[in-house]
Amino acid sequence: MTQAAPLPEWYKSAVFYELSVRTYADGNGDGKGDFPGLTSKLDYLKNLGVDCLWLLPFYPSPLRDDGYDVADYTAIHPDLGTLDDFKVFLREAHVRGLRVIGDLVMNHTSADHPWFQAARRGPTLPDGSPNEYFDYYVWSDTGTEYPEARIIFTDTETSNWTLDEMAGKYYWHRFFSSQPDLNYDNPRVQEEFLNVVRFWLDLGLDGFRVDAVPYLIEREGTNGENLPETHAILRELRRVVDEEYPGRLLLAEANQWPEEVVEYFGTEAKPEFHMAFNFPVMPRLYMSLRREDTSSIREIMGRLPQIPAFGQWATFLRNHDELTLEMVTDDERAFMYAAYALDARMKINVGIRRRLAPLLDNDRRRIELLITVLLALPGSPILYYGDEIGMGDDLSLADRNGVRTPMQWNAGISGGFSSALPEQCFFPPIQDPVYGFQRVNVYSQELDPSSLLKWVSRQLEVRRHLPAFAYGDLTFIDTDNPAVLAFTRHHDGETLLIISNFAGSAQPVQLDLAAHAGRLPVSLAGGSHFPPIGEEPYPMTLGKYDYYWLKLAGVR
Ligand SMILES: OC[C@H]1O[C@H](O[C@H]2O[C@H](CO)[C@@H](O)[C@H](O)[C@H]2O)[C@H](O)[C@@H](O)[C@@H]1O
Ligand SMILES: [Ca+2]
Repeated sequence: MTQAAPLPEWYKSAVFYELSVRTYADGNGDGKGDFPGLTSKLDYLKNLGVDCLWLLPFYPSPLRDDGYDVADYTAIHPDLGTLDDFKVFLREAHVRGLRVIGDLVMNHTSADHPWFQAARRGPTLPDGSPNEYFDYYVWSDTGTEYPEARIIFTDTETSNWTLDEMAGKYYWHRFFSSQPDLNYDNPRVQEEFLNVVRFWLDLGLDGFRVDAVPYLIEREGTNGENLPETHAILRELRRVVDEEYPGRLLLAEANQWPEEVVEYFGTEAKPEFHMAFNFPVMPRLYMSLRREDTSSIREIMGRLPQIPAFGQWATFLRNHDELTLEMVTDDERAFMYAAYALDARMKINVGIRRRLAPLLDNDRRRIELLITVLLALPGSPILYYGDEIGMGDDLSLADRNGVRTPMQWNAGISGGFSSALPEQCFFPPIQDPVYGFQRVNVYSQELDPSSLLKWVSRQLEVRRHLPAFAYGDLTFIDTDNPAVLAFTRHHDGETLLIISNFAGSAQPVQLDLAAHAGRLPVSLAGGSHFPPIGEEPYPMTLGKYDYYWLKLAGVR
């Protein structure tokens, strides 16, 4: 299988785009997105300016958790096409210079997985021989162990143990009861997963976003998160990938505080993941907007320990889950609910199930502001499909499905997602007067030079040509106005100055730029020159939700 041109640490300068094959584009008109449909949209993605696609789980699954309940790790869900369709898609993506990562769900399987169905027969088979699959899962006679482990899906589950009638024992699950956790104390489980990884990397996949990594191992007296034994298993995964598939990517989904999430990078000597999501900063971007105070962004970024040279953060505004509020204080969570989830249907588990545009009242200025900060903070940005055109959400759909509706391509039937009628689609396309596909779609935004889509594409183009965005050191600039966030990104003699007004009114600000005295700020949008920087505080005025992307040049 063709592999995209090798480039060491390509992920550091990549812009990622997260999508679900099932809801992106339907190639055969059955109302379900598929690989042929996705392949037909690769030119769109290339033109948008992204570099790597992250595909949500595309494996056979009963879909009790939208595919995060995997029933077969080395096949394609029949709704999405065939393995050959996948190979064609991957080849076509690589031909266009796009990389592709999959989603590796290694903490748990679906209860429908043949391993679990075999395990349910109990530790001993009727002929007296040991059941090798029993030890693939975590069992208990009482369901009372590990009481300190929190429940993650608080709206659905009341315990991390569920009684299996056939086995006559309780099995352990950190997520839905339909997702039994694998037993990583069993070396065979680890070996099974290394073979799953080899299967997809042999086909040319460029890596994995690895799901729910903190929970692999459980131990009495702990909360079962981030345990040393879990890290040892993940280091072995990295070792195999580095040795057998150099240049492929492992991205950790560890929804943890800075001090814990940083552990998932490992060290230079004992590397773990190349990338990890910056979960802590995400909710603070939204919080700063409503508080008109950016100090929480500075505070949390300041708490992020140094990462190894090979490492890179993954930054994001939204994804396929709820806007998680696990990494905020109780007061901050209450504030976020009051600010962003007034309708009770918007709350789910410990978070808010809304898309970017509705969260920001469909306010173009606020949407642009957060996207510019996303693109400018250290890390590789991950865009969530549909946010580039300002798609809305559907609160009538259960669970997190409201933010997983079909991509809106045009104003035609089912928004161009499928030739099937809306009611025949996997999830109904959005048709409300504000966010419906008749009003919000790719086709119309491609024709409109001032559309959100065109703006996003231009920002990605600007970013692509300035390596400081990908590799630069971060330094916050002191200001006399907490509503204004200012920082520099410095790399290889190039300094970018990013200034963002998180307030809904014009704001004056004085920036302490003495360290850059003698330099001249030049706008990245249009090249206009700002007054030279001196030793004195540098005064600026920003309109509401305004931002500047500047480059510091020498004085002419
Ligand atoms: O496979 C189970 C789940 O794993 C991921 O979950 C993450 O999302 C949760 C919120 O929905 C979050 O609270 C948790 O910390 C994460 O591990 C995956 O992204 C989910 O879609 C999936 O249900
Ligand atoms: Ca289809």
